Amino acid sequence: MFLSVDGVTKSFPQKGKDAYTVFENLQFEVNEGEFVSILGPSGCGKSTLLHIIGGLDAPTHGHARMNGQPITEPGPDRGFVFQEAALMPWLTVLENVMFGLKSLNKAEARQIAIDHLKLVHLSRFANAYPHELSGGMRQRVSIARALAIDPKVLLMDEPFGALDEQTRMMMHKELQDIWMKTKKTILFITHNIRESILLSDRILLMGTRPGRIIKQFDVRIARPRPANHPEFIQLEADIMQHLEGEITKVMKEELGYEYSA
Ligand SMILES: Nc1ncnc2c1ncn2[C@@H]1O[C@H](COP(=O)(O)OP(=O)(O)OP(=O)(O)O)[C@@H](O)[C@H]1O
Repeated sequence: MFLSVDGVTKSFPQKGKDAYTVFENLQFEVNEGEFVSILGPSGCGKSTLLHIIGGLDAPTHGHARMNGQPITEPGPDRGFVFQEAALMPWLTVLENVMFGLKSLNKAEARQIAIDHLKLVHLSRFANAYPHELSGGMRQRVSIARALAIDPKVLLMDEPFGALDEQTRMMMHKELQDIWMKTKKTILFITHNIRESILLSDRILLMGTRPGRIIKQFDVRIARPRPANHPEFIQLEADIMQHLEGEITKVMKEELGYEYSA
């Protein structure tokens, strides 16, 4: 067992009301080297779950575990990539990647950062500042920064959600190459069905109100995966069918009597 989520429930207290339970009794495992996506409608608790695994938030019940040990705080065994690259604007690209390597001597940290900039094809921009880069390039820097600390697992929270369609497609290819080269375990949050099929070995589909895993899909299509592959199209339709019910539930709750399907 590498990474596991073991009976995890998360509730948030609400003023004057019962606590709001985002998800209940989540149970799943991620194997070493696996690329797993968590796919689900808005508000089902994907980010909250990733924060618990990252040690940024605590579960109400249950535990997330790395190699059997409960996760209680952030640690260098887990690297994060968020939707916004969150680079430090006053540091160069190289300095941003070196930032998490302060425990090493400078020459060593520099070499590791350069190697990771090469991995994301940005070594030419080592001395540039974040504002000189495109959105896709900034996200590549944040992937390099997360990988440079050599985490056991990379936690990615809708990392391409803010990018335009062309850049997003480029990033899919880039991430696939990185995953094949590094064989890192990746847990990837998305609400994009196509993205999850393109990238993952396995997709965990989350439902909502309260959040739970409603189905798992193994993706056995050989990589790189053409979106017009018959199995791809079939899987997309299957996932959509399962997701539709969940989306309807959210719409009914949010729009109330104004909702008509
Ligand atoms: N700190 C908090 N306090 C209270 N409620 C919270 C808190 N954090 C999240 N929530 C609620 O928990 C639910 C799940 O939020 P979360 O951001 O994890 O969902 P998500 O599936 O990642 O959504 P999206 O796809 O829109 O990013 C939401 O209803 C949100 O309002």
